[in-house]
Amino acid sequence: MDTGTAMVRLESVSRGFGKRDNRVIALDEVTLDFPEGVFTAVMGPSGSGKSTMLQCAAGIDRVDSGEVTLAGTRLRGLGEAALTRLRRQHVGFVFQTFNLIPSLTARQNVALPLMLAGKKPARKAVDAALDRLGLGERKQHRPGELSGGQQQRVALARALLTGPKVLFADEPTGALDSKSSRQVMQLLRELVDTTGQTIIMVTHDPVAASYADQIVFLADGRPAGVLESPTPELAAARITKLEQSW
Ligand SMILES: Nc1ncnc2c1ncn2[C@@H]1O[C@H](COP(=O)(O)OP(=O)(O)OP(=O)(O)O)[C@@H](O)[C@H]1O
Repeated sequence: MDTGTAMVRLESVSRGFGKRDNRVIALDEVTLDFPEGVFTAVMGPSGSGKSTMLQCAAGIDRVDSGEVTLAGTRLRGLGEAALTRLRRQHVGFVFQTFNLIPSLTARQNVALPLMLAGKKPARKAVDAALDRLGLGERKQHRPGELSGGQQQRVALARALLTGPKVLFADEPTGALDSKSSRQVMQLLRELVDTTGQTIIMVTHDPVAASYADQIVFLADGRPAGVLESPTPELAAARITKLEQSW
């Protein structure tokens, strides 16, 4: 994609798990740029290293070798405290499982990460985040009283509260029906179009991936091509081909 700066850069990143005979190389000298203001989907066969790549890029997992640069900061050599600070400042993360606290209201769930960081978020900011995601009427509801799509939108509001430079999403529509999926993807698309949010999203779903500006494919722990301006059909065709050759 022809844009300026990389918001996230992986240079020759390798990450393996297990020892000797059981050793699995999840990422094998991966070099990738994720440009600022661009919505990138990451697709690939099961076990191709997508989640590992996302976690390394977000500074959640450490790499064995190579370099990750996140929002201009090299992660190598940062201690745990500095890494946590960097993540809090610059990274939002949403998962397939919404990871909301069942006993807390939507408002309390959104405010929680900042409270845990020792800050008291302004009620106005929390409400604005929920309003923006169409949850204005649901602020006092607990997760059990919300649909899957609404719960994922609460998780999104929580991830976006601090205005992160990058939003990472690992299968954000994996647990949603197609209508809720579409709503969540439309919200992500709008976020990129209206605020220039950088998004990196792992997905198995060609329809979800088609909301992105580009799809980066992984196979066997290595980059396997990029598809610009994807359609669901083109995405599905590429992934089928990768799965067959894998
Ligand atoms: N914590 C871990 N311990 C051992 N092996 C791991 C660990 N995390 C990942 N792996 C292995 O690394 C490889 C890549 O896993 P990863 O979860 O990144 O793939 P993925 O493309 O996200 O897969 P999926 O689409 O099935 O979620 C797999 O072979 C996996 O079994």
